[in-house]
Amino acid sequence: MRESLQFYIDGAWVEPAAPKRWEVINPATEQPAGVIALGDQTDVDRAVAAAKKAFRSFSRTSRQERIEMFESIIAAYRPRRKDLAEAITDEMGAPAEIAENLHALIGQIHLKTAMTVLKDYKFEQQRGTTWLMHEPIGVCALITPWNWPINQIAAKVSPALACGCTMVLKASEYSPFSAQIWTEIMHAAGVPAGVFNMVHGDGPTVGAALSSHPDIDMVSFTGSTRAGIEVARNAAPTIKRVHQELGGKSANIILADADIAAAVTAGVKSVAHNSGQSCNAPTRMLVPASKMAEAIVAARAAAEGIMVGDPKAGVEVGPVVSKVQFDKIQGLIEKGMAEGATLVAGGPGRPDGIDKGYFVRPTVFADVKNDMTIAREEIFGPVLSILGYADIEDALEIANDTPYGLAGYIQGTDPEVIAEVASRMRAGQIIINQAHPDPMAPFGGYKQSGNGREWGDHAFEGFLEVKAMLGHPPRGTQEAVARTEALEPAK
Ligand SMILES: NC(=O)c1ccc[n+]([C@@H]2O[C@H](COP(=O)([O-])OP(=O)(O)OC[C@H]3O[C@@H](n4cnc5c(N)ncnc54)[C@H](O)[C@@H]3O)[C@@H](O)[C@H]2O)c1
Repeated sequence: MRESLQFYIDGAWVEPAAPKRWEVINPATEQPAGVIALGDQTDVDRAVAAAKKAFRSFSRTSRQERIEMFESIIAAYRPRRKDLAEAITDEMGAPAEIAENLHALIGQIHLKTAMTVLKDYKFEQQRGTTWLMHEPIGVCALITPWNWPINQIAAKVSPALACGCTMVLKASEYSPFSAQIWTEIMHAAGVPAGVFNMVHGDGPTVGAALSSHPDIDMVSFTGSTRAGIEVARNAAPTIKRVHQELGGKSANIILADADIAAAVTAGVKSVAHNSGQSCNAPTRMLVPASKMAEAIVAARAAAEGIMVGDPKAGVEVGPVVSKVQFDKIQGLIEKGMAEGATLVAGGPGRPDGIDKGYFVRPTVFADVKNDMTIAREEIFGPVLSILGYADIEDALEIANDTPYGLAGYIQGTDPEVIAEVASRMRAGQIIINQAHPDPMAPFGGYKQSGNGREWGDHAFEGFLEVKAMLGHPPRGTQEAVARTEALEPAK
């Protein structure tokens, strides 16, 4: 049994103010994975006070000091990758190999990316007689979900530290053990006391206390649209900056000139990956109506070929995170059948031969209409909807007919057509022909998928305020002016 019964505040592990506990269930076994303490307002006040105090000095550290801090964090992170992976498998069910080589690896990539960006980031800029300074925004609340637990923690903590902010992390109560190890890494790396703090808790208590706290300057939230709205509401009276990474229902347009079977197979696997628990999963596959029959054959073969099972037994897909998610997904699969979509693979219940754990059958529906529930709601399970389109105008109409706008996918061969389609999809990231992830590419949504961007240099913008100084640069900045001008390209 894992235990995480203390919080990390002001550089030390401390007891919670009140004895409140939460049992974390291993979704593959339905048995307890461990127990954590749940915090309350008093714990939040204490953590925020520590972060506020530390901000005074940390916000004034030099670029070089912060680069050295990143070097220490990365050195402390590497030997803990396996521990992180094991915790992630126990708490949210990711297959062991994926937990280590994707989930845990991505954390290291975000750290390295932030350090690389930090080396050359222009925090200061002279424009005419005005001097612009990009300063750390202040004390940040970082609220993260369970689906890519370390990715989301790293994608927030790394740029926040690089920009000179201090912070309080509240990870999901469903994935607290990876957050505990992350915190141990911060401590081992010697991150100064109060700069990084961690309090476990649930959304309505600790999440709400952070979102409404008068001494928090900015909230970076990743999670459901429902909770994202709550966070923004709670933050409004104190005019906090709120950065939201929310849900998605991304379209995957398979153009007529694509290799249909290959594109469909890749699309099915992509939706099932991480048990369908990725906000940017390509869950609405759009195929030319004339190719629907061909797509169905390929999709059925791909879905039925996916190995689902014990995440420690070399499978491709493990369980979904919790009974609540399992039941929600089952309900949506039933709904798809009731609303008249064609069930091509999978369906309700667990995969054959599995009688416990929150395992879902990789499910594909074809002949889906865009007004059906399964095409509109984020299912967050391995469930794909295939929709037919008449022509490219129709495909774009369907793709953009969603309240979300996180990602869009295109498969095809004609670069002109791809460019046209990509420019007309209303989404923050367009992935063409299964391009590899790019840690420098901004990640974030249009419309109800959120605001702001994470990853790479764009992530810094969320953690900075801009100050304009009009007139000659004040004393002490002259050297910085010369340095910045030296970096400008020759005119
Ligand atoms: N756009 C993205 O980058 C992205 C990435 C991953 C997940 N997601 C979304 O996250 C959702 C799944 O994650 P989840 O179920 O953990 O989401 P969730 O919204 O239930 O929880 C996310 C986090 O918010 C906290 N929380 C819940 N209610 C809160 C409240 N009222 N105030 C403050 N905090 C609160 C939770 O404790 C958790 O830490 C999906 O909808 C998915 O699309 C989005």
